Amino acid sequence: MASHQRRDENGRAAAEEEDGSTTGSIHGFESLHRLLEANLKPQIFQEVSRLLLGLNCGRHLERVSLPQAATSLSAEHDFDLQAFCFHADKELLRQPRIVRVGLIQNAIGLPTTAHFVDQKNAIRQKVEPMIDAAGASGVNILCLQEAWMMPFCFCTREKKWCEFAEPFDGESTQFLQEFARKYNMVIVNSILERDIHHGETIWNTAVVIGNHGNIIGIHRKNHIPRVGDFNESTYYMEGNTGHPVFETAYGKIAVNICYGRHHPLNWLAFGLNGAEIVFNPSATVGELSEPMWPIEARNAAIANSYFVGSINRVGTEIFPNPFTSGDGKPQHSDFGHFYGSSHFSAPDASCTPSLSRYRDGLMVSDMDLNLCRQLKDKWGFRMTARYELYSEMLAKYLKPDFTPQVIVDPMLQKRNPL
Ligand SMILES: NC(=O)NCCC(=O)O
Repeated sequence: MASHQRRDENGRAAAEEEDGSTTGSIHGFESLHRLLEANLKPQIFQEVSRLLLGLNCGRHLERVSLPQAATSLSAEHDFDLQAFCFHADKELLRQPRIVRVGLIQNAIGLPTTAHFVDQKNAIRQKVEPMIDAAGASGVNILCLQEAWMMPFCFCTREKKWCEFAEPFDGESTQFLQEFARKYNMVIVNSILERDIHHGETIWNTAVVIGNHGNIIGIHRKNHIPRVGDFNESTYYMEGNTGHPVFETAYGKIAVNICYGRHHPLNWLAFGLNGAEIVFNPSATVGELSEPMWPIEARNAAIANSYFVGSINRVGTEIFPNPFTSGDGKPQHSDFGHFYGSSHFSAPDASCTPSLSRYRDGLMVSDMDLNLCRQLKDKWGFRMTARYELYSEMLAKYLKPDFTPQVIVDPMLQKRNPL
């Protein structure tokens, strides 16, 4: 597990293990963007960036410089810090609605064998300077990664990890409420929730804390993975909170927790309820989902005319007892590498580069929320959506006597189905 950072003059950085191999880097680089930047001629890199990241209002996304208080924290605590700005066109009748939004990704702080209290404290200690950097940068809305206060133990199926579940207004919410008050910041707290009023039922929940430190509301994860080692249904139930949008001091936000990002209707429902920014706090590993990661969020942002903030944890978490997941793989003790790569996507198909693939990080972005309506007016996806067609289709599909609408070529020699 021991690793240390190495950087050369090109910003090339690698988490170098004792044996000289790297963990989570892309040939020694923190992200694909940094690899391309260091290896392509500037002109070619510009063009590649245009194709990979799109353009915002016809221009490359601008980097924004942050106050020294934030950059010093990032140097002192060794977390990746990046900041960008999404513009919208000037309007004659509306003022710009610019909000500054932050995403935090982090590795756990201690091995999973440490006492649970020490594990929680160690994570809090890592995250605190990143929240302070967000505060120093004037971030208005901040979102942390899925179940940030615990190791992602759901691979193990061992019930002892349920001890990490906490009431929606429990320890981690109280911890973040202080920061919300201090920095006048809305904070999305993604936790494993223990519902003490309903028989200790466990949920995977996002608590939305208002900028006065108040709890605005909660949302519980709708879709639970049953893929690979993500044995999460052993621990918590399918959410019962629908698709709430939280109207905050800084805009209308929603939270589509992790695996929910594979479900376009989940994204749609948050959009229909009027979300302007949807956060996707996640925990996912390279082998399983990395090719999907930059596509799904970006597609959701485009299709629903809102901003998306995608967050993934970093590092490899090794558990004391090996486990299997019924997929024929030999027993193992970890999920694989959580690849970080947190980033923002915008309704105009532009997106930021990603944070590091292996280091903690804070991604900051200014966004003019006017862009949401401008894209609705430009592309008309909402107006042309023909929801009535799909509502009829879904109503039919849900009936037990549903048969798929398939018109068979009469020339086909149909064999009996198996
Ligand atoms: N936490 C979670 O839902 N992970 C599932 C894996 C994935 O969606 O990539």
